[in-house]
This record gives sequence, C-alpha cells and structure tokens, in this order.
Amino acid sequence: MDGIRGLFIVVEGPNGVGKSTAVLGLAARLRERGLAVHTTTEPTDSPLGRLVREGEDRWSGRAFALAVAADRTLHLDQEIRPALAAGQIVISDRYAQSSLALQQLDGIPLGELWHYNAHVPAPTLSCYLRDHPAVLERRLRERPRLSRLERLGSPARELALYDDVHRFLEPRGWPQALIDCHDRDPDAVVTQILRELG
Ligand SMILES: Nc1ncnc2c1ncn2[C@@H]1O[C@H](COP(=O)(O)OP(=O)(O)OP(=O)(O)O)[C@@H](O)[C@H]1O
Ligand SMILES: Cc1cn([C@H]2C[C@H](O)[C@@H](COP(=O)(O)O)O2)c(=O)[nH]c1=O
Repeated sequence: MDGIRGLFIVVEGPNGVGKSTAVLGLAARLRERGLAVHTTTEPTDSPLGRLVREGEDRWSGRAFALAVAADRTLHLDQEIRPALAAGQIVISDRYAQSSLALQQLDGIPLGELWHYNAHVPAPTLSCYLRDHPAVLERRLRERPRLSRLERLGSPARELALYDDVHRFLEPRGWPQALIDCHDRDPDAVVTQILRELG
C-alpha cells in the first residue's frame, strides 16, 4: 500500500486514558486555526465497524483480529485516504496499534498481528497517551459495564502492551510520541500533542 499524503494523526493508548477526549480537543484547536479536520474512529462507524463493535463480546482470537484488520482496510480506502485527498487533516481515535496491543490479550503473537496489518501506512504521527494504572483503574470502575477485552486485560497490562508496540514500530520508521497525561487536564494534553506535531 502507498504511503500517506497529508496530515494523518492517530491517538492511541489503553482503555479510559482519554483518547476520545483528546481527539475532540485536538480537532477543536486545529479548527480554531482555520484548518479542515476530519475526526474518525476504529472500529469505524460503518456497517462492518458496527459489526466488529457488536462482535467483540462474542468473537475472539484470529477471527476478531482479522475482522478488525478488514475494518481498518476499508477505513483507509473509504474514509481516511479520501479525506486526506480532499485536503483535510485526519485524526483517528485508535488505529493499527490497538490491534497490535489488544489482540495479544486474545493470545495472538505480535508478529502474527503485524502480518494482518503490515499493509497499512504509517500515520504522520501516532500519539500514545499514558497515565498511571491507578487512574485508569478508577475510570474503568466508574463504567457501568466493561467490554470483553477490558475484563480480560488490565490498565497495567495494556500500558505494557502499548510500550511493546511502540518499541516494535520504532525501527519500522513509524513517527511516534509518548504523551504523559498524568495530572494534565485535557487542554494540556492537546497542547502537548500540538508541540509534538511541531
Ligand atoms: N486529561 C484528562 N484529565 C482528566 N480526566 C480525563 C482526561 N481525559 C479524559 N478524561 C476523562 O476520562 C474518561 C475517559 O476518557 P475518554 O472516553 O476520552 O477515554 P478513551 O481513552 O477514549 O476511552 P475508551 O478507549 O475506553 O473509549 C472520561 O470521563 C473523560 O472525561
Ligand atoms: C481498533 C481496535 C479496537 N479494539 C477494541 C478495543 C475496544 O474494546 C473497542 C473500541 O472501543 P472504544 O471505546 O471505541 O475505544 O474495540 C480492538 O480490540 N482492536 C482494535 O484494533
């Protein structure tokens, strides 16, 4: 697959770390500068993406990893590349790193997950949000219901998996930034992301 032309930003990190909040805040700050921004998420808001979301509790292992990878492939073809071609900045809440980290919870080795995703282009910048496990545990405790993967993993395990993925992608040339969210309000998190973007 060809590389990416345009500005494609990915926000990643463990469940509850503040990805969706950061995506909204970043989009707002870029729009204040008069820039055209397209926000998106994985799994996508497409028929396949909705099926994947609904399937998380019933499917696991290879079948789920491949379904998520298929949704990502369509995401690139039908949403990300067209938005970039139209001159928009694309910000995605989750991308391939979520697969490389979270599908390991289902026992799929990182190398195999990479095979399923190796065709996807590197974003312009991938931001990995981090916080202390205790903060994330508190946020998850406040949720009425946890997903299958949230129950299977834990904030500490997810953080460790994202660290592995960060190390794995570094020699593969993916531009990446670690964003420490601890004791930073959402605005300060966005400021840090903007600094990384230069
Ligand atoms: N920087 C921050 N400081 C304090 N609270 C925050 C911060 N960012 C987000 N939150 C709060 O933490 C909770 C989780 O945030 P959010 O939904 O953005 O996380 P997420 O990473 O997208 O979660 P998930 O992956 O589980 O969907 C929300 O209640 C949100 O208001
Ligand atoms: C992209 C992607 C997602 N998932 C899982 C992780 C979460 O349980 C849901 C998404 O929920 P959110 O509240 O919208 O963040 O999907 C996954 O396991 N693998 C992936 O690649």
